[in-house]
Amino acid sequence: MQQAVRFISPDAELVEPSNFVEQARVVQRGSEAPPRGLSLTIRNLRKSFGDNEVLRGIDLHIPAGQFVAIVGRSGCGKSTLLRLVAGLDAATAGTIAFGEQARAEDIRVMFQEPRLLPWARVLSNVEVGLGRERNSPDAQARAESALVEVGLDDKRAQWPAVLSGGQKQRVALARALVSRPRVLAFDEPLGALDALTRISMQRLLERVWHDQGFTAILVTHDVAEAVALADRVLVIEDGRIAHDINVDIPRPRRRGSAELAALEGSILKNLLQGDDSSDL
Ligand SMILES: Nc1ncnc2c1ncn2[C@@H]1O[C@H](COP(=O)(O)OP(=O)(O)OP(=O)(O)O)[C@@H](O)[C@H]1O
Repeated sequence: MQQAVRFISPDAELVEPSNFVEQARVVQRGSEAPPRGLSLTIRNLRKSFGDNEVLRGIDLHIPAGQFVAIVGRSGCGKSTLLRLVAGLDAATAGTIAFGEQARAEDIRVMFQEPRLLPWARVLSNVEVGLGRERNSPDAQARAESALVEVGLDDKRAQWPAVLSGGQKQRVALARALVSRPRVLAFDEPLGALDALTRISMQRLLERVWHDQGFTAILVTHDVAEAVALADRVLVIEDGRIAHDINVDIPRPRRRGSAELAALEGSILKNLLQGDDSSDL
């Protein structure tokens, strides 16, 4: 298994910690059309809560459009890392830089709870994701098209309360997609779904990522999910990236295949080393 590699971006300037999303600087690329996803470079990122040093120096480069999964024991700092990347929290030290200027709408997060507004119909809930562009003339058309993308166009006039858990998460996904983000961070988005709905949502995530080309960062407890979806799996241990694993298995990937199972098994073995519990 490949050990963590320290990546230093060749194409990004770094910014001081605080509000990374706003402060990311423009970096000129070549003359070719840039990919839709944003690349991301993290250097020596640290985060403490009081005496609790959760992240102890994360170094990472994510190329534009890559699908990265982050796994690790419960409490190892996966969500903390995601929140820092999304600009929802400030680092104690270190830097995060996007490869190009990032607007607030370019970075979106989808959480385990759909967080829908109960008093707004499905279409209005999706429009919320447009942020500052919510009042633009094409807002409704964009929200409708995001609902088509997640297969829920027939629910546009429904209230959230009448939707199933899986349907609510589809609305949350449409809300995240409607601004055409360039980085989409998923914090255990399928954790509360039953097994079958989870698999169909995994396929949906993979399809929209493939179609739209955003950079995807998925925090998950489910190693099978990580290897099924990601180009690369990062294992966090003791506040650092302990393993950086390339998932070199062609897509579409067959759930339950021997290759996926073997990779899953080796990551799980690593995670459980020296511990009988399975509180991943
Ligand atoms: N706002 C906060 N204030 C204080 N401590 C926090 C805060 N957020 C996270 N922590 C602590 O940071 C550590 C990492 O939490 P985090 O939620 O990032 O872990 P995680 O790997 O995502 O866990 P899980 O897999 O259980 O969701 C934990 O010890 C947690 O208690």
